[in-house]
Amino acid sequence: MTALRFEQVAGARGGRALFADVSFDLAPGDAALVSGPNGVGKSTLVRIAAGLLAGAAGAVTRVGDVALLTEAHALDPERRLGEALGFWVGNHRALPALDALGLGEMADAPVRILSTGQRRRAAIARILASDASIWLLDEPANGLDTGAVEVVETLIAGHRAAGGIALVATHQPITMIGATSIALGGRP
Ligand SMILES: Nc1ncnc2c1ncn2[C@@H]1O[C@H](COP(=O)(O)OP(=O)(O)OP(=O)(O)O)[C@@H](O)[C@H]1O
Repeated sequence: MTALRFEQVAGARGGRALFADVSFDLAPGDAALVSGPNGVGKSTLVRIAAGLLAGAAGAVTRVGDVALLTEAHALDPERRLGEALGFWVGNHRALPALDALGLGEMADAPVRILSTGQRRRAAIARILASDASIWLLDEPANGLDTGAVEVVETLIAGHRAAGGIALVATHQPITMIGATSIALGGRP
């Protein structure tokens, strides 16, 4: 059983209020889409959901392990991609995940030669290969071509179908059927 719940959560950075009164309740199979203009606090909300930042008010309940996608991919640039991912998730999980993201042929290439989109896909492969039931994805579509965005949409749908939860912050269109909309509109 997994869950992610916000009850009247407020977010602030550097002492400045960004949003307030954000409430949602995600159960197995649920998803939420966090949207809003640059700087409104989408990444802040994701970090609060992950437990990396405290909310300025309200309560966060998290049941289950979290896999967090941020700008940083945390893959050793000098290692081969398959090994770098294997370091985190084990080799037996790394290769199938790379295949799912269309990176199977890059498994022996050093991480440092990957393109922007390939690095993003590798970071998503790490999420996919994790055991975590709660996926927190900050701008997963950044740097991805249309085909790769569709792959990510399919992977999120599969994760939900298997009883997982997905919370996605994005300013790009990404399809998640039946997702709760969390529109951050500006100052509270
Ligand atoms: N460590 C920090 N200290 C102070 N202010 C910060 C810090 N990190 C972010 N901020 C500020 O908090 C605000 C919200 O940032 P956040 O990254 O959550 O926005 P966002 O909605 O994800 O933006 P974007 O769409 O550009 O990614 C911004 O004004 C940002 O400058």
